[in-house]
Amino acid sequence: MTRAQALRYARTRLEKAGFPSRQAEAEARQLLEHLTGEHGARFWRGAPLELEPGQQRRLEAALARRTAGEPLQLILGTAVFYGLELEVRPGVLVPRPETERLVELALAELPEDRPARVLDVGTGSGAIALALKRARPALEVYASEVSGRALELARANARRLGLEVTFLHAPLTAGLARLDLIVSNPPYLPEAYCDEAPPELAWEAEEALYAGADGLAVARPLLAEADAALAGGGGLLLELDPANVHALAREARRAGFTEVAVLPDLAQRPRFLRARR
Ligand SMILES: C[S@@+](CC[C@H](N)C(=O)[O-])C[C@H]1O[C@@H](n2cnc3c(N)ncnc32)[C@H](O)[C@@H]1O
Repeated sequence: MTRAQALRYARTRLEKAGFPSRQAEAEARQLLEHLTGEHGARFWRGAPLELEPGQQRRLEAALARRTAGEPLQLILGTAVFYGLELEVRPGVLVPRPETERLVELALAELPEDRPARVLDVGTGSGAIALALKRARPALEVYASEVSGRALELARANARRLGLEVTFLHAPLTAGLARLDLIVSNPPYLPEAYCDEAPPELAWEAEEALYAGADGLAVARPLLAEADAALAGGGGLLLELDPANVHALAREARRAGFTEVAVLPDLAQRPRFLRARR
């Protein structure tokens, strides 16, 4: 099979499995570039132009995984987040594009004229912490996580990218104090969603997604700890579910946080909670 035939074959397999044409074309290309290790124009010039038998077998296996609903990033082993290429592994949340907005909001909160201390709670692959450190090297960045598997991956990503973040195997604020900003994309889905979740979520660890009956079983204790962990005037930024973000905003106001606001995601759904101590 030539590379051109392989591309047509992969695209058709994905289309038949229900992927829209443009997505099928883009993903077929990404899979083939990944298998051959050659990208863009080099893919078409690469010799031999025939796929090797081993590459064809690997293409079949990758297509079987993708048409069964496995996220493309887990098949490729990498995801791009805020311009960083991160390794991803099964059992650790694949960073989502909507969380890039959380990074932008965090950067807008952080002072540029002095070093600041920031904590990413539930760092997963390290996505948010590493994006912040890359964008502002002077930041003192901490990241907490309860999953050993996630922490191992986050540390590997930091090493590969040469970024210095202090990772803590501990829950929530890990006993830190005098923080200028706490940022977090915690597990926030109400448990009832589990039954109607889109198929790609089946590949994610449940403890990275679900948080009790109202989805606030991690965010609520984090709000309580944030009071002691933040410096005066420090900020809290959370990504939440449109179904529970307003409820936590009310709790934040009652707990004495100021400037409490609910901000939309790119699809204009209420998604982020911003508050100040
Ligand atoms: C939705 S994932 C977010 C991962 C990553 N921050 C991202 O945005 O891609 C939530 C993460 O929080 C971790 N987690 C769950 N409960 C936690 C807790 N009490 N303290 C710290 N991390 C927690 C999970 O293991 C998971 O990695």
